Parts: sequence; structure tokens; C-alpha cells
Amino acid sequence: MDRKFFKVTDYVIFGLLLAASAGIGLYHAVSGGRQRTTQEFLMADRSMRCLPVSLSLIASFQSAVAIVGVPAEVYAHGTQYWFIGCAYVLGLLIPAHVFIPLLYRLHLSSAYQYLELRFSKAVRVCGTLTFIFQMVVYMGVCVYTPAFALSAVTGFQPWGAVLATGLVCTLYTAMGGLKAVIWTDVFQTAVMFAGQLAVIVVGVQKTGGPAEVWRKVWEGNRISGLDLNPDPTERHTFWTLGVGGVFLMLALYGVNQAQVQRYLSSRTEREAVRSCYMAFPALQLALALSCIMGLVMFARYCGEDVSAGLGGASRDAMVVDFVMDMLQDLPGLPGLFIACLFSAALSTISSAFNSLATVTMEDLIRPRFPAMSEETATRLSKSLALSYGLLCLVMAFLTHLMGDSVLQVALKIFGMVGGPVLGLFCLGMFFPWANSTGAGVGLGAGLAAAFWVGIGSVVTRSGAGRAPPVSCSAVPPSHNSSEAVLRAPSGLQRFYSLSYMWYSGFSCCCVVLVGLAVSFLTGPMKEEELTPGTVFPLVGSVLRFLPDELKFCRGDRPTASPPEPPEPPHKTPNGLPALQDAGETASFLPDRRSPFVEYETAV
Ligand SMILES: CC(C)(CO)[C@@H](O)C(=O)NCCC(=O)O
Ligand code: NA
Repeated sequence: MDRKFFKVTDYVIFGLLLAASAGIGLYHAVSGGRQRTTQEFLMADRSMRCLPVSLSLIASFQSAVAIVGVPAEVYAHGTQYWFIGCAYVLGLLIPAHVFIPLLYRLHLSSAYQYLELRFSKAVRVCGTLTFIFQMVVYMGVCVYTPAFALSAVTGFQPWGAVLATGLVCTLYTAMGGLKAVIWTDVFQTAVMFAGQLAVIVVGVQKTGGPAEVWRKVWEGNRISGLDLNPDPTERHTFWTLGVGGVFLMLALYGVNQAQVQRYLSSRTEREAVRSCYMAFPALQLALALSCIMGLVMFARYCGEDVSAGLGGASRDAMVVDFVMDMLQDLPGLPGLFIACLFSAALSTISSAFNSLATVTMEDLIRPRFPAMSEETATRLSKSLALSYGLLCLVMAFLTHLMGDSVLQVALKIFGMVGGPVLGLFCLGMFFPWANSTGAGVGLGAGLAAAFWVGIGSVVTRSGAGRAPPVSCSAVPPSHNSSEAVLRAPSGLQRFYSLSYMWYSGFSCCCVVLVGLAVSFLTGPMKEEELTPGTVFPLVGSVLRFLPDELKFCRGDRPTASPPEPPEPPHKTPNGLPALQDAGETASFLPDRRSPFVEYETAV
């Protein structure tokens, strides 16, 4: 395969993307409150509107991994992956109507502050450390992917690109804070869509029009019907994608700090909920564009496996090769696609830097130094954002040593590490009996179970493995079933071949079950021990049917003098009263006795 080279215009467009992003960072560094408080630097003054927040929500976890990984997946295995779009429905409705009302009204800065209000300081620190681990590994994959996908087929310098994107992103995140992160996300999401659209339009035209593309993908069996096979080891079925995917979405859109921080930065709860709704069509569009790109690529190459010619390089690199093939003789368009890839990457790693700086500040440092001045805290937050930026470069290097299908790697990280954190929040929100011992042990058990199956699948090569060769007309062979026939797997091997799409659901349920069991063994939580507003009221109405000693009756307390809740949730960690948005956040305050979030006032 001949290498493709970029022209000066392409490098100029790439440079413009970096310059514009840095410019937005600089603008937010010198405008508004000039990033002199942590409220502004980490929370965007809690003044954001729903449009930028919604675009920023989709940008956080839509990186170059999805831009190249999804087309590669569709090219090799057909459109079954598209059914993950079904999971977006509940995956956004549940955050909008369960997680946002509960978390927003507690007036938090970090999602993991909830864990202290509901359980204990120790559980909060465990949740925070798990999140940090997840995001640090993930951001390495994110910064690595576009650089190396490009360098596999072009003369693009991979480490130069890693350095340039890592440093520019660090710069605008450390200068402009969350406002810069959100507004660059808006701009970068637009560039991302434009790049994908350009590839599709040109690709369809060069392949002979939509009808021809359709004929080829239809004859090549790339249009997948609904696969209702209930086998949980089947990699992609409606159940793994549409149901397992809901847990994946909840781990990302419900409890991940990067997203929760965006909800909390909204000026009202209603705006936060609305941004969740508005993210839905944008996410569907992003998914559709990536899947269509995979189909066009299939129609163009019709089964000849180009990746063989790439000298061991992955199918991910093949996507870039296809794009360069399409766009090469059109001035500026290769540059637009590079900008698209790096936009997707930048918007994800900037979210990672900012959210990592936030949790490190709010969950790990500030509780230890409650007297720290706002000025010091802000300066420290900026240097934290900077340090995570540099750590990201190290992680890119470690990713370089790993190597696998990047989409699967990213989704596995979300499932293995994000799933247990989701379980922790579910345990706290829906099960009032759960105590902090249960939560701690549950989290440990969930992580252990997730890593057991995750590492087991890699070691025994039952889960991922090599993709089968692609042929123009054959039905894409289902990976797991073919291996199952070869090996006649034992019980443990079947466990290892659990579809990676189930990782988050599986580990989340482990945390809840173990957490509940341990809580009942060590003495379940009593109503008077619960902080107001930390339990979702849905459970309250179900509780009526339970035996007396497990009952949590709202406002109907057995003790005459209600003890004060451990810590009023409307205080910031440094002890200063938090800014109160009129009405919206104060709704739970009048009835201090109820542990349940007041749901009557919900939007
Ligand atoms: C996470 C979802 C499913 C939804 O946002 C999708 O964007 C995706 O597949 N992301 C892959 C990971 C990444 O792009 O970095
Ligand atoms: Na992104």
C-alpha cells in the first residue's frame, strides 16, 4: 500500500483547529471572572445553558475511538452495532429523571461528594480513586488513537501529533476552565460532524451513488436484522447492545464526573434535564454517521481486506486509509477529516483533564485542608489540570504498548471500571438499607468480578481475539459462536466469553447484590442515619409492603427528637455556604427529616 501524504493546506487546517481551541481557552481566561475562583474554573459559575451543555455531553465520550472504531466494526460485522442506539433512550431518560434531580439538588461540585453524604468519607475516596483510574487509562487511548491511525497510512508524525494535541488541550483547559472546555466542545462537535459528513458525501459519490452503495452492502450481508439471541456471550445482539448498553450509558451519562459536572454547571435543574434530552438526537446522528461511513467503506472495498496490506496495522487504520483514498485529490478535505479526528479527541481529553482536576481538588485535597483559601484552591486546580495533561502523554505511550481494537478497549474500560461506580450510586440511591461497609465491600467485589472476567477474556482470548477475514458476499461469521464450536467451553470459559457489552451491567449488579448482603449482615442503615435527599423516592412507595423493621416511612418517625443529619448537604466542602439558585435547589430543605429527595417538585 502506498503511503498518502498531506498537503500544506491540510496541515494549515489542523493548525487552525488547534489555534481556535486555544483561542477559546484564552478568551475564557481573560473574560468573565477571569477564572479566579474554583466556582468559575471547575463549575463554569453554574451558569450554563442547555445547548452548549448538550453538545458538550455528546463530545465527552465521542472520541476518535468512535470515529474510526465504529466504521471498522460495521465494515467487518455489519450494522448490528447500530442497535446500541436503542440504549440511548433509557440511557438518557434515566439520568434526566433520576440522577440529575437527585444530584443537582444536593448542590454538589463532585459527583462523588454524594457518596460521602450517603455513606462515608472512605466510600467517597474509593469512588473517586476508581473514577481517576478509569479516566486516566481512557484518556491515554483517546490521545493515542487519532495520531497512530493517521500515521499508519500517511506521513503524519504520531508523537508530534500526540504532543501537539496533548499540550494545546492542556493549555486551554488549564487557562479557561470548564467554560472553555464546554465552548470548545461545541465548536469541536461541529467540526466532527462536518468531517464525517464530508467523507460520506464524497464516498457515496465515488462509489456510484446511494443505490449502488445499498446494493453492495445488501449483497455483502452488512445490513443486520434484529438479533434476539439471548446468549450473553454473543458479542453483539439486541440484548447485549440494547439492554447491556443501557448500563454502559448510565455509567457514563448518569454518574461519570465529566457528565455530572456539566449537569451541575447548568443554571437550573430544568436546563440540565433539557440538555440531556437534546443530547439524544445528536448522539443518534453521531452513531448514524459512523455506521453509514462503515457501510460506504464496505461498498467501496467490497470485502477486499485492505488491512492485510497495512503490515499488521489494525482495521482502525484501514478506516483512515479509506478516508484518505476518498479525499486525497480534493483540496482541504483531508485536512477537514484530520480536524474531525482531533476535534473528537480534544473534546474528550479536555473533559477528562477538567473532571480529573475537579475530583482531585474537591474529593481528595479540599476535605484535608478545609481552611485553604479560594485563591490557592484555584491555582492548585489549574496546576492539577496541567499535571493530568502531562500524565495523559505518559498514558498515550503506555497505550502504544497495548494494542487491540480501540473501540472495544474503550468500552471495556467503561464497563469494567465505570460499572462498579454505577453500582455504588445505585446502591445508595435505590436501597436505603445499604450501609457504608456494604458499599465499600460491594465496590471491591464489583471491581474484582469485572477484572476477573475482563482479564480472563484477554488471557484465554475468549472475548475479543482476532476478527475473522471479511468477504464480499459471506455472512459475517459471529466471532464467539465460531470459537465456542472449536473449544466446547467449560463453565469458566463461558464466563470469560461474556460479551463486553455486559461488563457494566454485570459489575453494577455485583456491587448492588454484595453491597446489600453485607449491609444486612452488618446491620442495615436506619432512616434517621440517612442524609436528607440522598435516596430516590420511588423506593419509598415500594417500602410500604415490607416488614416493619425494614420500613422507611416518610416523615413518620419512631423517635421523638429527630437527630440532626450528619452534614447539611447545602454546604460546600470548605465550609462556606454555597450559592443558592432561587427555588430550584432549595426544594428539599424544608423537610429535613425525610431521606428521600422531594420528587413532587421535579420538572
Ligand atoms: C459511549 C457511546 C456509546 C455513547 O456516547 C459512544 O460514543 C461510543 O461508542 N464511544 C466509544 C468511546 C470513544 O469514542 O472514545
Ligand atoms: Na470527544
